[in-house]
Amino acid sequence: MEPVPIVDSYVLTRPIFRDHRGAFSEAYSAAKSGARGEPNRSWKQVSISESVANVIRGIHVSKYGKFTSCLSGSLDDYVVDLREESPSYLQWFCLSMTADNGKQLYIPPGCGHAFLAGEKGCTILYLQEGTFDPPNETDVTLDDPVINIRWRVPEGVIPIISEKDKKAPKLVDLRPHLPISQFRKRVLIIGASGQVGNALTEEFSGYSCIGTFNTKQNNPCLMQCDMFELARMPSAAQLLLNSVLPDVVCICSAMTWVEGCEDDAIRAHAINSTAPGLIAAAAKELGAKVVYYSTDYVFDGTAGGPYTETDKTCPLNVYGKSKLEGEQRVLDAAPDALVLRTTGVYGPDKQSKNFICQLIKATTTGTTMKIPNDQFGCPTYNKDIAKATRLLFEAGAAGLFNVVGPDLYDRHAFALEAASILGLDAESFLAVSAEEMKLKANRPLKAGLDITKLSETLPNFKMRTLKDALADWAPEVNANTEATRSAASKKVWYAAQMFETATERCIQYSSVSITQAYQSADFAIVGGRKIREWSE
Ligand SMILES: Cc1cn([C@H]2C[C@H](O)[C@@H](COP(=O)(O)OP(=O)(O)O[C@H]3O[C@@H](C)C(=O)[C@@H](O)[C@H]3O)O2)c(=O)[nH]c1=O
Repeated sequence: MEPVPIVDSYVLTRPIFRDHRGAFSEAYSAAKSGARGEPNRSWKQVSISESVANVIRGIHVSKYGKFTSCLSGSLDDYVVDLREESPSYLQWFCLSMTADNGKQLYIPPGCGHAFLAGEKGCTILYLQEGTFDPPNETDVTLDDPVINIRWRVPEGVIPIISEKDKKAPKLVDLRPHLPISQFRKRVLIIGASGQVGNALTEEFSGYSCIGTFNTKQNNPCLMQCDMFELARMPSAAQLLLNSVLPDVVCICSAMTWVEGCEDDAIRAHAINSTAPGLIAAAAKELGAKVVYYSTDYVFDGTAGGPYTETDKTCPLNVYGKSKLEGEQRVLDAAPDALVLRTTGVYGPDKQSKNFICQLIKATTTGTTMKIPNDQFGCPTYNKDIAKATRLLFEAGAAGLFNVVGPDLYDRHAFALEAASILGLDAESFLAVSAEEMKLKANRPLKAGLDITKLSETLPNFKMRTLKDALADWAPEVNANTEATRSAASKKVWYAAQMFETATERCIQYSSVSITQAYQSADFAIVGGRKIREWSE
């Protein structure tokens, strides 16, 4: 069962047994549904619908669930969430179905259903949890601006639509209290559970946003997308893009763990270069704009930053090399893409991974944190990256742009400034040289980026200074820190248990340092029991 970004909806692929006589497959089996991860259904009606090429039917909303299978030809099958209480309200998803691919789509009660028959038409089998009930069936117009389904009708073809469907009302006419009424473009955010992806989801709230996650699904509407897998299966990028049909794709998912990249260059290149290149190619085919996020680690720091977009690159480590290659692959596949270089990103982060989150963690747990004082960069507020992205997209900009905060800080000064604004105790910050950090990957010491081009392109927009950005973020940080402090004694005890677990991990995986193990440990073993971090 593949979950889709519509809550309660799912896709199944039924096995098709073929031999010299033809083929056999089960459209549904009560005996196997459990093993397939599918809830047991009691079907009340079985319907067959045949359509010639380029017929569009829908958007039809029933009070019962439906399960579609393609028996001949092909179609783009759509599920649209029209349940006002649903977290995926107004979201839609498209499944490309053929008689051969065995795909099946469950449309939950209250969701809209529509499809476009392919070039040879299609025959569909519907299993329905209820019987046809005209007074309780609702129709919504196929070109509703708020839903904004993207129909892949071949150029020059006028789709065939029933008179009933042509007269269907707009959603806003059925629901005058609709939260939005304007036409919405569609944004696909790859890596929406990360700190940039999350900020993008908020910034693009006037758009129809759909996001992916890899390991942390912090929102039930996110779709799973593993960039490493995607890099190995070139058709996966097309499948993803064809199911979302976006107007713009933001690629913020990346392998950003610089030390880890050094250890696994193949993985780093797959995630940071190959996968973005494939996504950009699939996006270009659909006519969608691509935004790729890169880094100031594409420079070596010897000439000294802040660097401009035209300065010569020379990455010192695997991470920087993989991102530079990613930039090139994206621009080769989609020359009108936006490539945004950034660095030192901080701000609200559900995964609490960024530098400031680490400072907060260190001060609340009393852990000494070594911070280099000879490595310079430009701290960047994630909300500003998101805003710059939207404005650049709306301005029709293309090519390379530096998108960073306006100040140049060394890491230790950055930590001290953040501590003073956020009221953190900076005692646990220990200033060291980058060399003393004894890290595997070389880093540019004097990097940072120049944002003249961004300021000239968006004259009314300003990237915030660290001071202004932290003033914006501080109320949220302080509320969280207060909650953390109020459980302080329990946490100190818990931190000790975490430390023990981390130590064990270090022994188990000798390549992992204690700091890494501690930071990545999201549980502790207490008295033989596994306990989630801070949750008990
Ligand atoms: C849907 C349906 C239609 N009919 C009749 C009514 C009408 O005379 C004729 C054609 O009906 P429609 O034009 O509504 O058929 P169609 O546009 O294909 O309707 C279907 O669209 C897709 C998108 C769905 O999701 C289905 O549930 C169903 O609503 O078939 C039934 O007898 N039973 C049924 O279950």
